[in-house]
Amino acid sequence: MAAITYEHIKTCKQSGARLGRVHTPHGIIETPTFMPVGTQATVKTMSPEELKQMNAQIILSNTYHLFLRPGHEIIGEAGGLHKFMNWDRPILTDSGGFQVFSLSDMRKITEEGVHFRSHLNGDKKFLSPEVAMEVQNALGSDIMMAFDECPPYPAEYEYVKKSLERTTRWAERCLKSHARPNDQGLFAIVQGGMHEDLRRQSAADLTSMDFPGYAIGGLSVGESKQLMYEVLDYTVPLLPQGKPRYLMGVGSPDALLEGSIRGIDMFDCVLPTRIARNGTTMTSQGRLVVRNAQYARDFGPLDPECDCYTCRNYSRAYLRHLIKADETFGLRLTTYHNLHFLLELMRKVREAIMEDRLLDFRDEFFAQYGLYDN
Ligand SMILES: Cc1cccc2c(=O)nc(N)[nH]c12
Ligand SMILES: [Zn+2]
Repeated sequence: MAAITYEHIKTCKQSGARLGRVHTPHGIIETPTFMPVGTQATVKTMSPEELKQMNAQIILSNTYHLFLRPGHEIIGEAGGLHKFMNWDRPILTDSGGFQVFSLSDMRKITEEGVHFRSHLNGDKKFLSPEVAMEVQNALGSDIMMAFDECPPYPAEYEYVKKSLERTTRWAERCLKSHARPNDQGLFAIVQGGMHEDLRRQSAADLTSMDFPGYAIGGLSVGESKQLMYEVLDYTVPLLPQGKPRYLMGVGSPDALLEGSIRGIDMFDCVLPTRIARNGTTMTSQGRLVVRNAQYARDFGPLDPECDCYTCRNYSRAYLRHLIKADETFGLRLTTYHNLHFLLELMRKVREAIMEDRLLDFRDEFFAQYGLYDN
């Protein structure tokens, strides 16, 4: 029995987007879905109960961070990540390659793997396909990501080509060293930068190896939204219809809509939780920086169209006060709202696909809520 299977429910007649279900050992995920990011075994400031209240179906955690601290051995001894963090729904873990490049310095990339210094204490560390698999097998995540290199953007054509070819060899090594294929699904990550021929090469190599799901990596790395959509237009059709498609690192409202329209099933992004911590919120009237002075005497809800815990019980004035006073409760309230906002947006996307009107919904959303700048 495969650990991860995809069930196609229907395709939107108006947009080509698809409604699906991803079956995992810890439950079923209705897609398209947004996955809150819990890098260090917690979605910052949220409890598992609060995540369930807002209908988070699956959350992310990260090999790089947990490998460095507390160490995958400890989490393995605790019975795995689900037990360690008291989350009994699906978990997806990224493989660590991306974080090595975005967080650590003194790194050296070789065919074998990546040598780097921990961003925490400078200790010398090594990650490879085999180590990334050992860590994720110990964490027990339902969906694991193959160890890849996300090329910098922009990058020379030749570098991107060499890099994707190594990522393909690394993916093969991940498959070979997967210790628990019946309990954990391993997704490959398609690379190739912004070059159609290289994306074709990467997709062809990886889909010939039969993974239970495929991610599109190497995007949301500083390119324009338009360029990202162009790459999606020719990359998504290269992926098998019968398997989940995951666009990594993408999560602003407009990108979630445009990605869903192009056939993406799964999204993740730190944006909603990260901007919440400096008092920036996503509301039905667009972005609202609740720490701004203009809200000092605004006793209305953060978002009049939102029925989340924050919007039902607290005013903009109170939120502004908490954020200005650096009160942790303020960060919790803005985080709760931002996550609820995106999870609710994806529920409306699934509803629009069911009713064959996702393009209409996108146009209504942009007309009423305004284009988000990120
Ligand atoms: C988190 C993330 C964002 C964006 C891109 C990537 C990528 O290419 N590869 C990995 N493993 N992770 C990514
Ligand atoms: Zn709200």
